[in-house]
Amino acid sequence: MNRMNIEGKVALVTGAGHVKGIGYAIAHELLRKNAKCVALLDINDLPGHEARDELRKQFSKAVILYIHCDVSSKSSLEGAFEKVKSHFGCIDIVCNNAAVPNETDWESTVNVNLIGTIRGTYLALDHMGVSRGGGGGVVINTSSCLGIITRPYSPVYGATKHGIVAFTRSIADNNTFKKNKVRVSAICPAKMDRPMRNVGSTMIPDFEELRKYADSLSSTPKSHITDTVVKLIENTEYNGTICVVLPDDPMKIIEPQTLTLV
Ligand SMILES: NC(=O)C1=CN([C@@H]2O[C@H](COP(=O)(O)OP(=O)(O)OC[C@H]3O[C@@H](n4cnc5c(N)ncnc54)[C@H](O)[C@@H]3O)[C@@H](O)[C@H]2O)C=CC1
Ligand SMILES: CCCCC/C=C\C=C\C(=O)C/C=C\C/C=C\CCCC(=O)O
Repeated sequence: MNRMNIEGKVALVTGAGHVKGIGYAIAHELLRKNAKCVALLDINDLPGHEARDELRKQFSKAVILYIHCDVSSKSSLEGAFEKVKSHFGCIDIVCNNAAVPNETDWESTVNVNLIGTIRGTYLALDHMGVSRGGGGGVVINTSSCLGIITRPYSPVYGATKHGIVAFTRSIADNNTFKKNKVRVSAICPAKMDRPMRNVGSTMIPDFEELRKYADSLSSTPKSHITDTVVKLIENTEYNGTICVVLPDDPMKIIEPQTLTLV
């Protein structure tokens, strides 16, 4: 197997501004694998600064930045990529992880989850693509098991997560990405040991029903997610790979649907 070494690499992780979140866990794991520089992007600055300070305490040799960034804003996301590039000189790994589960203000859910991930992936190509002076790299997009199956409680959230899976598969197959030596894959976590932030009835009308359903499910440990992310980054054979992360199976690869078009 050809390997990409995480040691010495520069990474950018969106939605990483909370010590209990998945983005933070990914950033932590990249630092544990000796990434040289990690930028945490988020809109919530106070917990974001706490997350940065906690990582600085644990990984004193690495350079760790917190950057205020709204992934649903073109200028904000472009500015954050520029900042990381000018500060660290290059970008090698991009994790598009920020999301909201808001079925009430559903347009914001599309803007953050789907448009933010698509823009983050294209910006990764601009900054890492070999035809654009970059050194190649890897993009990991966070979808969800709701990007594979559907449930009635979360139609827009689920649509954005299905969109991330479709976009990730298609773009990985695209010659622009292949020629630029940028790989892109997605993780689809099942229910985690901790719900997303601020999730509740103001965001999800059928929240009590969802809660009952969620309570009936086992939780997936965060270490499953970080192990899978590391494998997708390190093993260069993974491209366009969609992995569901389940409590009893951390890396269940989902093959695309087949349908012969005539
Ligand atoms: N917690 C769970 O059960 C599961 C979560 N996921 C996915 O994992 C990812 C991380 O979720 P969690 O860590 O669990 O939740 P979280 O709510 O702690 O993390 C999301 C982060 O994104 C940030 N964010 C929200 N809007 C933003 C914006 N416009 N720009 C920049 N940052 C923004 C939030 O401030 C937060 O820090 C999300 O993509 C989520 O959809 C997938 C499956 C299960
Ligand atoms: C609007 C969508 C559901 C939002 C619930 C919060 C986080 C869920 C993130 C997912 O990606 C969904 C994962 C599994 C679906 C099953 C149950 C939802 C878990 C709800 C909870 O833990 O509070």
